[in-house]
Amino acid sequence: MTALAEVRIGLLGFGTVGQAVARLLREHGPWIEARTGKRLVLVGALVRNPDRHPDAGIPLTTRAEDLLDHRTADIVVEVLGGVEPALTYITAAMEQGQSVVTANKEVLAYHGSDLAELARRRGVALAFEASVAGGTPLLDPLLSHLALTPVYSISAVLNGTTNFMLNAMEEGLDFAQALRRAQRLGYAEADPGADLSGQDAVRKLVLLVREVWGVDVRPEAVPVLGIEALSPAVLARMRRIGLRVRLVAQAVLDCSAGCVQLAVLPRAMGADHLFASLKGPDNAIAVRTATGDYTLIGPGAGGLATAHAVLADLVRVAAGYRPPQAPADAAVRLAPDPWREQFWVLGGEDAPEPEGVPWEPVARAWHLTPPLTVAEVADWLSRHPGFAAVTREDPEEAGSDG
Ligand SMILES: NC(=O)C1=CN([C@@H]2O[C@H](COP(=O)(O)OP(=O)(O)OC[C@H]3O[C@@H](n4cnc5c(N)ncnc54)[C@H](OP(=O)(O)O)[C@@H]3O)[C@@H](O)[C@H]2O)C=CC1
Ligand SMILES: N[C@@H](CC=O)C(=O)O
Repeated sequence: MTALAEVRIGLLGFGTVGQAVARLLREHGPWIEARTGKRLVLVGALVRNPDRHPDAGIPLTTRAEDLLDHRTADIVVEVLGGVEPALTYITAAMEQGQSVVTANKEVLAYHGSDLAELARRRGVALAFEASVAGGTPLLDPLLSHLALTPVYSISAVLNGTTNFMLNAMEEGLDFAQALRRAQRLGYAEADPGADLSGQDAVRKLVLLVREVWGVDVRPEAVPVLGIEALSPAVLARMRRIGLRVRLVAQAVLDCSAGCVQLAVLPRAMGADHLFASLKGPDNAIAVRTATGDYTLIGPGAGGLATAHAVLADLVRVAAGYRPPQAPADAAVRLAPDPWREQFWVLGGEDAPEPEGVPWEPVARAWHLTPPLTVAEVADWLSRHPGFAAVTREDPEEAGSDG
């Protein structure tokens, strides 16, 4: 009988995702060993406060150096969140020869290029399947397979919390209740403002764009409108004319100009649109390539689903896998002109006409703007509480509720 190869893993973080990684290995260890020939052993986890985890079942430490040591752990899993100290720890691990698996899109959005370069120089792996779309196997099929021919556009729902909340608000929960439930289920970021404002989706989009086209974009450069202004009343008005709202991240390549346009916006779409049918915290990505259109769909948040993506990276990295490098010489750049679109501006059931708005009224309390930048719309919304702005996913099908 072949001896199992033992792989020692140091967990940085023992929250929603860290605990779920431990649970997967505890409950499915024999299955994983039988399929992979690897015994994945958790040697310990870094936390701030060990007293909060009396039943951890693995050694806990508050000293990162206990795990950032290749004599202790072969692979480090970073599931702390945030930029620091995650950046320092990932860097230290790779500097002294440990491979890293992370779910942290924030640190990757800001420092992904430098970290990938460090991994390449040190001959270790930096794997991050769980950082985009949680448990959905998205990066591997996109980067190892679909992006082997030119990618022309990406349209995606990349945040589980907001998708869950939009569904929950349609089912009768108010905004605060829907958010609390998403937090309780482990979908939201430690600071849920990043989910609601669209920043979390921006970070994931920035990551995708770097990996697919080699363009390094600062998250601040991406036009974004979140879901903060959406209420059950606004969503109910949409539903009455057969529309649902999703927070959609888009990257569109303008081949003739060599530019890519990016935006994250709430978009209204017919109930038969694939994104409209996404349940709970599900995510989806639609990719247009030189060989056709492809769609991937699956759970975008949640401990176990995300831990599954971490596990997939662990098994591959333990077998010597190195994720594909982003293209080195970007042939495309970020479009210099800001994204402009027509927006629908609308209030809830009893919202008055928005005063002093020169835009064309579409129906009672609905107004269609001329093409505007996201900054212009955000500025208008900040001065008109109670109103929301959405764009159309498929503008030619615009409806009216009289
Ligand atoms: N939750 C999800 O569905 C998904 C999350 N992610 C990403 O995974 C990462 C982890 O998320 P999640 O598990 O939800 O986060 P949690 O907030 O639930 O857990 C964070 C863990 O990290 C520990 N921690 C945080 N900061 C420090 C620090 N400075 N020193 C030591 N320990 C620290 C916390 O310790 P303590 O327990 O003592 O508080 C906690 O155990 C994030 O990057 C997130 O964006 C990605 C996809 C999906
Ligand atoms: N807060 C994130 C977690 C996964 O990335 C989300 O809701 O998508």
